[in-house]
Amino acid sequence: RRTGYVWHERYAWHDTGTAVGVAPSGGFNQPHQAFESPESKSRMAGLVEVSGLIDALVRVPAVEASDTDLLRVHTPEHVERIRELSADRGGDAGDGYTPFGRGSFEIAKLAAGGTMAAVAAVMRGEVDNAYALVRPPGHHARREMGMGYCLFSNVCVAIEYARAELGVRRVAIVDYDVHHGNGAQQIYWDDPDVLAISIHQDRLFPQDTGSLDEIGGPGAEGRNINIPLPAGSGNGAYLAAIDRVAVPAIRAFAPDLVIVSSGFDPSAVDPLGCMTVTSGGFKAMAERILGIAEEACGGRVVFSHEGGYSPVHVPFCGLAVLEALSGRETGVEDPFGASFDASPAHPLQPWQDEIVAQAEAIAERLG
Ligand SMILES: O=C(CCC1CCCC1)NO
Ligand SMILES: [Zn+2]
Repeated sequence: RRTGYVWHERYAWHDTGTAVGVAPSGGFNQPHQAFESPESKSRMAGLVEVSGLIDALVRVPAVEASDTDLLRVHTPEHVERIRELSADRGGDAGDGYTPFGRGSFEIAKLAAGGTMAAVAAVMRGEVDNAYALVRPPGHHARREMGMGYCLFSNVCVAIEYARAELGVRRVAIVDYDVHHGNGAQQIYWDDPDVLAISIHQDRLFPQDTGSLDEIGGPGAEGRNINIPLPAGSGNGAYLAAIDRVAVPAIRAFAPDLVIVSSGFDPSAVDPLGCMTVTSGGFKAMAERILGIAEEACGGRVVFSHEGGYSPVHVPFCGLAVLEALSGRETGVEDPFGASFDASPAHPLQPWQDEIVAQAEAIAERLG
């Protein structure tokens, strides 16, 4: 398959400053870095190149989103605030957990524009599917503010661009980042033409959204599906959520396009998530999502990079997903012993099945 690939070196130059994870340095907090640093993403780009897979991908140039593009989703106040702070010394995008530096406004527009370019390439048939390895991430950004290292909603800005310029109407979002996709949930709460599905660790972040009973606003009931899995969930639980909830829901919804918020922080070695997904698990999820996209909308699927913080594991997870999208094997072995086998690592447990079954029932009833 022809797989589009977006990466721009400037994504690595988005400055999230010195910090102690999520806290500012100073006092007893020895200066280090924010959790959302360039490393895991730059190293994924490096492995895509060194593995040789890059030669099988179609490079899609990232273009900066315009103010018009941003304003289809975000409030003028939010856009202006980021622009002004970014022209000076940076600041925080809204929730206190979203630091950014001078010039981050342009890089965040390049990230949203990277996802837009990937969507355009797929919708124009230039490629079959695409992976936008963008930074900063976007899936926590709300209309009126940034959140959780996200300045603008890359995925939602790309959806509104596709609706305005590319004849797209109905879009399904699958968010497998370990944190709840609260941004798309808020932005599309009342929109029956966007199906937003989030599989995440129950109440990890944000701590007050992502529960099963958040199913969408009036007229859009059932178009928001949360699958809040317990900590420790692995390939078995994630694949059950995909197979029993996401796939049937997308089948019933019949989108024009599928977009994936691709975060690798469910990895078993991720410093922020507490899940046990392997690179083979991410590969299997990508294969299943590709399968339902082929059935529902000609295989049109775009992955937009979100979280994932292990500098040593994210590269192998990302490569595995790109192998699934392109249909090419690189032969690169994940040193974390994660080649996916028939009996999924960390099989589904009864307490995980209980959550999947509830989401399954909600999706069936409202599908
Ligand atoms: O990967 C992320 C970032 C989550 C962090 C933001 C503040 C604490 C947890 N979101 O998907
Ligand atoms: Zn995350």
